Amino acid sequence: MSAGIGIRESGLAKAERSDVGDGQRKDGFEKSGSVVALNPDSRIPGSAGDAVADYLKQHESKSLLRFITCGSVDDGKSTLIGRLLHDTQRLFEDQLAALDADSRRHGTRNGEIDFALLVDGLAAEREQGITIDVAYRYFGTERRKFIVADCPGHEQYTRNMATGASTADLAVVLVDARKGLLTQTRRHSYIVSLLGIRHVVLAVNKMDLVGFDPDVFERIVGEYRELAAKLGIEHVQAVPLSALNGDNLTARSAATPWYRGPSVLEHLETVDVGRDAADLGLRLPVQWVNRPHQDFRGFAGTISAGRVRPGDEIVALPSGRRSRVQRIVTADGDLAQATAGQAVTLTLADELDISRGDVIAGAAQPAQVADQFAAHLLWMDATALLPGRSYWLKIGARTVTASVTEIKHKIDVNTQAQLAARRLELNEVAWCNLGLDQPIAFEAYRDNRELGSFVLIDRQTNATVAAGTLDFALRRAENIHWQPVDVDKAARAQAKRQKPRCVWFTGLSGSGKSTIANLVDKQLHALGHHTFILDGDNVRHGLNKDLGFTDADRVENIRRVAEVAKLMTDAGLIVLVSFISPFRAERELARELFGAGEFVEVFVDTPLQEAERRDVKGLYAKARAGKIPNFTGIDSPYEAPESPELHLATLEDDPQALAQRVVDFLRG
Ligand SMILES: Nc1ncnc2c1ncn2[C@@H]1O[C@H](COP(=O)(O)OS(=O)(=O)O)[C@@H](OP(=O)(O)O)[C@H]1O
Ligand SMILES: Nc1ncnc2c1ncn2[C@@H]1O[C@H](COP(=O)(O)OP(=O)(O)O)[C@@H](O)[C@H]1O
Repeated sequence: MSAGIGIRESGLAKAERSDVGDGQRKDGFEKSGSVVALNPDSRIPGSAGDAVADYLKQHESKSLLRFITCGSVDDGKSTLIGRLLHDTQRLFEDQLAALDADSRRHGTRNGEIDFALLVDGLAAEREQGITIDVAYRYFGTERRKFIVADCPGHEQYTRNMATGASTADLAVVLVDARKGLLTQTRRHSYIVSLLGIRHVVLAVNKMDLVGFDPDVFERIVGEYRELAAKLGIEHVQAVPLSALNGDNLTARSAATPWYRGPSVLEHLETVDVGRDAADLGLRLPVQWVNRPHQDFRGFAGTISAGRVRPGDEIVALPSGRRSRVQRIVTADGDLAQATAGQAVTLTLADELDISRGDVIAGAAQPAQVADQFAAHLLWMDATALLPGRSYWLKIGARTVTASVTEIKHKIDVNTQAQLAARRLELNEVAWCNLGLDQPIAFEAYRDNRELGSFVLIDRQTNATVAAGTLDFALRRAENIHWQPVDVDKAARAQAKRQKPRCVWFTGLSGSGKSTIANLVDKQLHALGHHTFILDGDNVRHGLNKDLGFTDADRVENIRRVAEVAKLMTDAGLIVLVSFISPFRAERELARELFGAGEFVEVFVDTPLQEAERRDVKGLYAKARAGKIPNFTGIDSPYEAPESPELHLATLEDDPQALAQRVVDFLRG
């Protein structure tokens, strides 16, 4: 299955085609309010899958509109959704839950993936352990099918809303006529715009409580239009509403003779949110490579933009290799042409090395390729984002390693004010620079939601910690290439007759890192080895003198030292690194810089109580007296290694014996 809903395998990266607009426009509203009979009781007996298949068949030709509702319960959101569903005979959620694999298969036939994904997408969210509370509801009228994402308005709202909004083309923003625009309205509208939704229905609700006064309505609409203009929301349809009484909800109301626009449902049925994806350059993110036997090699995926015909010249990204399309293969036979939204398998005239996660693009309008970006990020984890820490970045079917290289500013989602920040907390949004370990094919989110959005995944817990949108590529690394050198690491190591290593001592302050590293150094040196010690205290006097002891600074401290240690092993040295290095993630990052067997993690294990008793530098006493903030073990965490190469318990052996164990390990 290629795509999902919301934060599924790649969260925001899943913007499905919602092919609304094509030939679905109507000329008037005279038939408004008429609904498709979808009484669950009247279904033929059989599995839920049969019912869904029937339903989809019946509605195959109709376009689909995905939308989201924003606002709190008080604003009338539940009433609005409840009434819409009631009036259009909703498909009950418990029946959704009953859908089995069978029905999913039905659902994915004929390119109609929507219904199956409802279930599939949510299941995947659960698998990932993300607690996102978004209910997707499905309903239809004679003119159109709808999926509405209902996000409950509690404290995790930003995250929930982003999930729901990521695949939506329209947002219904509810405002209480008595209260006008609230901070919350601004926040929701900001997220709506951030996620590329261009159409808003401003539902000014509870008009009955202000006597259906057109002045109240006009004032609110005027204010909202100002906000929408600032946020770049292009289309706003304002509707005076009483969700409770149904005024202007599914049909226009006699209570607002001064209002000439459509009811909410009429607008939803007819609004054209189409960005004609078929007219753009071809984009086929490759979901899998289909190679059933020697003579067939096809690249399968759902076309996210553009169209393709046999004979078209394509370019595989990021490699940039070109070829021509030979066949467009589908389960129902070969096609003469395929367009955005269709799931196809392409075969090519040449043997190109294309793998899952690559993008096949039209040669005339290829997507860009880059490894550094300016991006918006919504942080969704209780543990803060720290620049420099490495995460998995998942975009489409591609997973790479990435880190935030710089937080430009965070954005107050209530006021849109830009604030300085060195870390990001739960639900915060920021504009950042991102660095990837390899180039990817991408598009700006505003041009292609699928190729322009990503999620970050914690490498240790596998939890999805952020969702983001790519704004543009940073060109800074474009002209920097690896300079090949003739005397390489192996040659240098051989000259020194040793295996280069990075011996990484980690432990609390005063645990004994420096003492043991120093003894190891002396012994190795005496044995004729070429060594060097990198010690936290020393490096912090020079290279890292701009860094303090916040989590963010420690991450950067370790990143730099790991890079320096790497250069030193390239020079053929045995490097002894002695830093507290309190976080597992950064020690892992350091490990990954080195080849197999080169990195030796040494846990200098001294209980806090003992380190504090020794208090070599008197720092613990100061920290306890509140004179040193963020002191490791006191008010800053230390994450002990889980499987270090060496575990030295300093209460059990003296420094000399422990140093000997390290030397033996290295020479063993
Ligand atoms: N707040 C706070 N927390 C911990 N340590 C502190 C702090 N302030 C100063 N110091 C002194 O700095 C030394 C630790 O620096 P590191 O670079 O090893 O720290 S870290 O790896 O970035 O966490 C550490 O040296 P060691 O005792 O040799 O570990 C301390 O002497
Ligand atoms: N078994 C041991 N291993 C290492 N150091 C020990 C041991 N027992 C006592 N110590 C003492 O603990 C102190 C550790 O300080 P230091 O090596 O500077 O620690 P760190 O570099 O981890 O901050 C030294 O004074 C050392 O003599």
